[in-house]
Amino acid sequence: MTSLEQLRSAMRRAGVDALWISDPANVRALSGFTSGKDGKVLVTQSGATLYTDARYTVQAAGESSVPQFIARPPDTYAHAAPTLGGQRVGIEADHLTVAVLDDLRAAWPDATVVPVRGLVQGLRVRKDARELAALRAAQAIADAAFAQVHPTIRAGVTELDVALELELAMRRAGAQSAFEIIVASGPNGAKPHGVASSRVIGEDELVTVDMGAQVDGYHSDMTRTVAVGNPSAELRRMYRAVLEAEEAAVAAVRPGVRAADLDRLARDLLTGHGLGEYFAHSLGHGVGLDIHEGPSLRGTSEDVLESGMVITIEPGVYVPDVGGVRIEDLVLVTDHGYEVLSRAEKDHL
Ligand SMILES: CSCC[C@H](N)C(=O)N[C@@H](C)C(=O)N[C@@H](C)C(=O)O
Repeated sequence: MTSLEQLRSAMRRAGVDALWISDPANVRALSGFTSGKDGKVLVTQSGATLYTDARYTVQAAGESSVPQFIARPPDTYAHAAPTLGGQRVGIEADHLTVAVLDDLRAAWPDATVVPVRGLVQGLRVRKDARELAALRAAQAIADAAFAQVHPTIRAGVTELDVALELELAMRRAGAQSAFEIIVASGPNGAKPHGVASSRVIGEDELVTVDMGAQVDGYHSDMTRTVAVGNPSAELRRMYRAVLEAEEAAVAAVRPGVRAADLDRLARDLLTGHGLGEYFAHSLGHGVGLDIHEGPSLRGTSEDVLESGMVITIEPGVYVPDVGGVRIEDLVLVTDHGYEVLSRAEKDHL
């Protein structure tokens, strides 16, 4: 659980006395309440309250590490108002609508409500032992599901067949899918987020499978590109280039490395193979209660890797009308380097 004391220090640095937390993952991180989308947390310098409604009275009492107040807006806001008089109250700019901001300002006329960014997210980037256990468990379930389904990825089955079998295997192992499984075959591989369709996988194609499991709210994330039959020389060349970029970037992971430099390393390698223009996204991202969280491994990122971060390394190339390749590992930044958490085999073309 993210420490309230650490958050209060971050709040003071940001110049706010209180923080109204509406990002579902942050609500969960701070309170332990697993239905974060239907909860809010108010943190002041002396206390914290979980606000949720009567559907969750029993659940919240069982899960929350902070006191609960059961109500819906505007009663929620009215309950908080006396505590907030004369205070600067931060709201999470990335997770609050303009309409709710208006409502809060109207409900708290004696407070100054100011947008802030990333205060709780900043505390979530390094994972503790409990979080790491959940992430490892999620990845192990995804690895096992992939190992089971990999042999069934062949010409004649649909992308949806593959996605369904993967989801079933993860569900049977006690996990939910972390996101809508991506199975992109043949020319569909040119769509980085081509979710599984009714397309029938053909002979001599590449199939990109991007999947993850969710355990105790923590996500895993892994991509493998699978060869069916004997893909063309062009597809093999793309595959080998992406694998080279992926392995080089993973090998460079250690504390102190700038995330932007890792992105550059992978991008330069792909550019050397004439494929840089087809690498259509960032090298990776942090993973935890959100599938995409800090640190960001994009070229413009200011983030620097620290031990305890869990990140993806996932270069890809996407060539319209031809197809695509993405290879993604889930990687823990350790004190002196890295540990690859995703164990599923990679095809060697
Ligand atoms: C719909 S969640 C899919 C997760 C997937 N493994 C993934 O992270 N794909 C990346 C290509 C991605 O979306 N990267 C983001 C961070 C980006 O580059 O903006």
